[in-house]
Amino acid sequence: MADYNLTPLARALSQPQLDLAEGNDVGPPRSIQLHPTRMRKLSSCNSLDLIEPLVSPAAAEARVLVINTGGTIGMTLHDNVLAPKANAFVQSLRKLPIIHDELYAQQTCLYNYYGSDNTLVLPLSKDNKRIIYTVIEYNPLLDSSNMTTEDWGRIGKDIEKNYENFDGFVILHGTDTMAYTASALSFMCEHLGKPIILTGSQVPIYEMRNDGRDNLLGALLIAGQFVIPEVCLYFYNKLYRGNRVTKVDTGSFNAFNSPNLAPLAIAEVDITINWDTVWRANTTAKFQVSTELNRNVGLLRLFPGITAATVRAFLQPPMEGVVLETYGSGNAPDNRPDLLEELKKATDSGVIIINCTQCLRGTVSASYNTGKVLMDAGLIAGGDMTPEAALSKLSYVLAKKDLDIAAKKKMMSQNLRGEMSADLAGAKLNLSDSRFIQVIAKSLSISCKEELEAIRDALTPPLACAAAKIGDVEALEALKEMGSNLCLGDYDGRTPLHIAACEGHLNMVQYLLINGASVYAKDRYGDTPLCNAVRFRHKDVVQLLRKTGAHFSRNKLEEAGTELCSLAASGDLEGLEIWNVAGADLSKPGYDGQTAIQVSGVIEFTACPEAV
Ligand SMILES: NC(=O)C[C@H](N)C(=O)O
Repeated sequence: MADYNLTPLARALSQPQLDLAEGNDVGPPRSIQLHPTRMRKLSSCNSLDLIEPLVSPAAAEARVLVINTGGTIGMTLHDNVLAPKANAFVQSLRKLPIIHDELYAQQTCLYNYYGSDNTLVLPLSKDNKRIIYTVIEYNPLLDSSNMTTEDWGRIGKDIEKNYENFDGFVILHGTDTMAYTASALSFMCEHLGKPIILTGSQVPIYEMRNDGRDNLLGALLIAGQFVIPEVCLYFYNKLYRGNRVTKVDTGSFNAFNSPNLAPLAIAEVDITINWDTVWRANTTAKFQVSTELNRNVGLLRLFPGITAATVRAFLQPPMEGVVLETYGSGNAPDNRPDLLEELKKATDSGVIIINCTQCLRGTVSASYNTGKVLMDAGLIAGGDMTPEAALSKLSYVLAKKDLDIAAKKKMMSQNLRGEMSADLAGAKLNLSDSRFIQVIAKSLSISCKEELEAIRDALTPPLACAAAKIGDVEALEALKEMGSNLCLGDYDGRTPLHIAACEGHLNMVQYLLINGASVYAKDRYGDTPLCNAVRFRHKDVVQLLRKTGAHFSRNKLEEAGTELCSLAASGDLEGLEIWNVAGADLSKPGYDGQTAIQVSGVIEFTACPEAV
């Protein structure tokens, strides 16, 4: 590992600790880097014999917050029925070596450092990552049949509160209404940049044969290792977009299906992310959770012989939004003027009605007269949305107080979070349409689609980084049109956003942020674009990244004290200011307990308002 990434404190600490380790004959590979902050805490751990270096580089640690809301995964049998068991989950995880590495926790004083027994750590992953996860348990734990919109709000708020302290989030949840919660959270979480993964199980984790362990492990590994800016659902080795799933099986471990969208990832021998499908961030706004939901919404399933009185009763005030589950490609009887009149009366009076199909797979279209009559009655086509997604989208959109009814209807017909497929017209260019790829393919005699894609995927990240280096937005635009994913990193995990941040190309940074780049991407040294912009002192870039929600990790913030003291000691006001704008706390003490302000002595420095 190149050591340019080490802070002075880390450098100072690493050598003696390596020696100590060698003396104890548990010598780590020469390339290891100590976790400086944790090492400091070790001295207060009162167990000198436990002081050993962490056998992984600091860059390879990720933190995940697990919110346990209930569900079968943590249930036990009482009187022959399953019900959630409080305060038992973490204890049981601690005894499972595939879920918790107790030795590592002891060696690194994990409980002491995080100040909680609820922080556990996975064994080292195949990619050399340590995923440290903290579990919070709701009281009461719920069977998901008891979930309400208030519970969704609580989950959303807890994520919002903890957003900056974790790289990803796992929500343990019952399977019965998991598709509803996943859909709702996908809309409530605005400008999301980190993974939120719901999972649970069909059999309690306490039983000998269960699916809970694998589901939890898979969800943690993905949440800790990949910047997938989506609310997802992980079950039976597959990661799905949360607003695309539906529960399809009560008795199988393979309980969920995403009928209209391929999985975002598959966990087999390797975890393979389908980056072409993953939602691309398109914003420079900060993450926030909107917990306002309108509960005057409902699902109405058509069936042959349904009476107009039933439909009328269902559409009465206070009903404001309805998902009508229709036949086939969005059809309803066109020989029932009584029914159609009730629907028309409701839409005329401002009820928003979304047309979704009862079929598991496919989309609504106006290809039959029986479908067109619903459009004429004022229904909005729900495309290939699941009823769960359509219902929660309605609930979210109807709660937007600053929008009028026309704007709400427009929003309902738009794709907000990947919940519906875009019109195929205007879809991205085919790979073979790209002149660049054609020339390369020809000279290499390649014609099959898979090979072309492999070439594109190998070549375009470094090309995009090269374009970012020289600020060539047009070149990036051309790469994007070729179907390239601008959030992918090169061989060192450095993304175009890292490079543009180093170079201080503000326009380029702006372009990348609205075209899929993630402010949370880490390169192989653990650096984010924010770290790079700070290092090369591009204040405007730092400000834009901060506005988009970029922040230092907890470790970086802890280490910042020493860096700040050294800037203060050399009277480097510009350096201090950039750290301040980036969110560092100038009153954070360095390794010797002094703060930058104390070190500076004569230097007057007032906290910059942008840093708040
Ligand atoms: N498998 C499960 O989790 C089902 C349970 N009834 C729940 O939804 O909480």
